[in-house]
Amino acid sequence: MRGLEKQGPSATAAPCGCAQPALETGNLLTEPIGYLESCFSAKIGTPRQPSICSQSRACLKIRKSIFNNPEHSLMGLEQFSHVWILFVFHKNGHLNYKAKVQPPRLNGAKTGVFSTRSPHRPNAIGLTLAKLEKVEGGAVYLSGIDMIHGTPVLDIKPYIADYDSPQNLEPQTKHHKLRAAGPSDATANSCDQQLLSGCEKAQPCHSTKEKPKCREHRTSDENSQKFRDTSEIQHTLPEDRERAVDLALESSREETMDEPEDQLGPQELKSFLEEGTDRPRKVEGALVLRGSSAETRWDASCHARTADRVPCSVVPSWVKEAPVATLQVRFTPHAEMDLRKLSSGGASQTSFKYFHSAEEAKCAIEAMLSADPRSVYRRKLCKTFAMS
Ligand SMILES: C[S@@+](CC[C@H](N)C(=O)[O-])C[C@H]1O[C@@H](n2cnc3c(N)ncnc32)[C@H](O)[C@@H]1O
Repeated sequence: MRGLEKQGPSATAAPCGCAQPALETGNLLTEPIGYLESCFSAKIGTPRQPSICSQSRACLKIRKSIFNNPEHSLMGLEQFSHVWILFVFHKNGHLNYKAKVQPPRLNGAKTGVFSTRSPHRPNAIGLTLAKLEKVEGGAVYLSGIDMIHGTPVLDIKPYIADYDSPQNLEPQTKHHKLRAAGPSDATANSCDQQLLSGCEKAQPCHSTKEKPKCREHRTSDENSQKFRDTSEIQHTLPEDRERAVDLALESSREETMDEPEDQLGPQELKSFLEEGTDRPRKVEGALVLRGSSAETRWDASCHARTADRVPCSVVPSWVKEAPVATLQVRFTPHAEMDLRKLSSGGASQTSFKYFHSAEEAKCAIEAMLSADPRSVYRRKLCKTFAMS
């Protein structure tokens, strides 16, 4: 966390005067992981966003020049329902961009390029949230895409509503009160449903009170019983008992685990996402798939404002139930004193640049440390750690 940093990174020379390696200066020489085989052959007629046409299909084969065994790189991806695709607008030309653009929806009015999804931008990088139909060997099959045939794809990342949707940032916004100032609730609560293809009719979000009670939206009372169940499970992990951060404030695990309410396999779930069958109406949170050998828990993130609360995206169980304990954070008197000093901000003193107050800094530190930022190596090496 760059709380006190004075300057941004230098874009030119290293301290020794040598030219910095390209990555350090952000000059990335990209190599496409594959070229999209898309149902659209030309820019004209291609949807402007993936949500417009869920039937638009494409296939991406990972190139052998990237990975000898492309299928290895896709291992586990099939457990996600949606993926981000980062790609190059290769049919635009690098120099073809302006600071202000006229997005079709503004009907002729201009706005800054970075406030739009214009394909004409400095680095010609596109970002599409696509539905993952299947993974087969070294290839992924997608639907709900807005890229033309031959589009160079730079990367694939799984869509994880907990990370990728503002509604899911509650542990920080609600409990740690990090957002001292920011956009109004109405803006912050824009429906991520609208981002997702294959989900029907997004409902307007009126207020947080009207949100359906998905796991993230339950009240703390409603969550507490579930939390007790979860924490019991957590405490059976041997490492849990040994972890402590020497910085104060007790932080409890906010995440809860829903009871299984139905049993669906990935394919059933995917077809549900596609077709909206009746069955998953019973499902609001976690779904359990019982395989022949092991049990896999599927979690259906339900952030949609749809009346029947359909789940919109699916992630594997490890995303929400990672076997990593939340740490307790305690601030030592010394750390408290340092925070006070920094917040007093006298002219000669170092003060916060990115935090508004000591309380906010404390919340940020607590949030960051309670999530256990250590590498796996360090976690195993030292069971406890202290910061002052
Ligand atoms: C408005 S952009 C949005 C793309 C992406 N969802 C985003 O937000 O970055 C989508 C349009 O880009 C154009 N397009 C798609 N693939 C392209 C490519 N490889 N090169 C240039 N233009 C492309 C098509 O006209 C399509 O309608």
